[in-house]
Amino acid sequence: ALNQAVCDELVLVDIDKKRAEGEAMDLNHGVAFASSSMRIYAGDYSDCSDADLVVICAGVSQKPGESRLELLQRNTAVFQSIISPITRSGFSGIFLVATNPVDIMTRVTYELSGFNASRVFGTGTTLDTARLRYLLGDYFSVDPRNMHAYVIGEHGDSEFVPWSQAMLATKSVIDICEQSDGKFCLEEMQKISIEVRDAAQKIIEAKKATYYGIGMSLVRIVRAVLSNENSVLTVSARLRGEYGQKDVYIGVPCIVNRNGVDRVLELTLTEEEQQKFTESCAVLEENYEGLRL
Ligand SMILES: NC(=O)C1=CN([C@@H]2O[C@H](COP(=O)(O)OP(=O)(O)OC[C@H]3O[C@@H](n4cnc5c(N)ncnc54)[C@H](O)[C@@H]3O)[C@@H](O)[C@H]2O)C=CC1
Ligand SMILES: CC(=O)C(=O)O
Repeated sequence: ALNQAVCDELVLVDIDKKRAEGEAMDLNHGVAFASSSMRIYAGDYSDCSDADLVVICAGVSQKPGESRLELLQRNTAVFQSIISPITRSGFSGIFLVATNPVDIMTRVTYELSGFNASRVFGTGTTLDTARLRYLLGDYFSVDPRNMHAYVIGEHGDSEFVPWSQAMLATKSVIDICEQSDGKFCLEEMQKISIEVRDAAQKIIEAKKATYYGIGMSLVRIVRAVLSNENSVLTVSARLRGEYGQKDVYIGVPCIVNRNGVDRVLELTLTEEEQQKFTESCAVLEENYEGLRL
């Protein structure tokens, strides 16, 4: 956030106040080399009162071999201690959630805050989509920014890539495969989608946590909100009939602007892709139903 000058004031709130103070000090020592000045300090929930955005990334994270869904009950308890002091501060901005399992934690935030659904959303599959574009860019030897492909569904094991909607510029990757004389093929792209799905576990095994990718993803989303960009991002949004689903929070392409999730952009999925999406929703619904709020 500091490097990209995404905001003019950044307040760090953590149950471990000493850690927040240390992080603020460390960041402030980089301000002299940043492109613009920023006020950074460790604060408390009352500082949220006039914030435009509250980004929640507090809570426990996965150990090697642990799934995101296994964090659900512990992080719900964390959120029960966080959301109410934030709303009591008078905060009337936008909640952006990163804590895992992010789709369900976003729904918990929606329920606990009582905010309008458009103003509560999660990082969803933004990071997975960034991982996918990076790997596809490498596979096709093109700039990842020209790969228009999405990971949708749960930010977790049931996520998937709807290949029917994946384009290099405006050309379908399925057509590219069919016309490439075997140079490119769907089997290799399936391997890429598995690599994307399993990326977090691989990084956690290697260095205990993932942070650069999610940091960049969060800043990208924050910029879309604060600059009122109307950008398409695969955030976790509450569905209201799209894809035949209601109430569930899940990663889908959405138009993001100063209102938060302005609207869900409904893709035209094949029957098989729709089936995968329905199954992913069922995983999230089942886990949410098992939760005591
Ligand atoms: N959505 C995504 O794509 C990603 C999500 N994550 C998730 O973000 C979360 C945080 O991960 P890390 O930053 O690696 O963990 P971390 O352990 O470095 O940071 C978590 C912080 O939360 C604080 N905390 C814990 N309980 C709290 C409470 N009740 N009130 C206030 N603060 C509290 C801790 O003191 C700690 O400083 C995890 O759930 C992780 O799975 C991480 C990477 C990507
Ligand atoms: C930790 C996590 O959810 C990720 O890096 O995808």
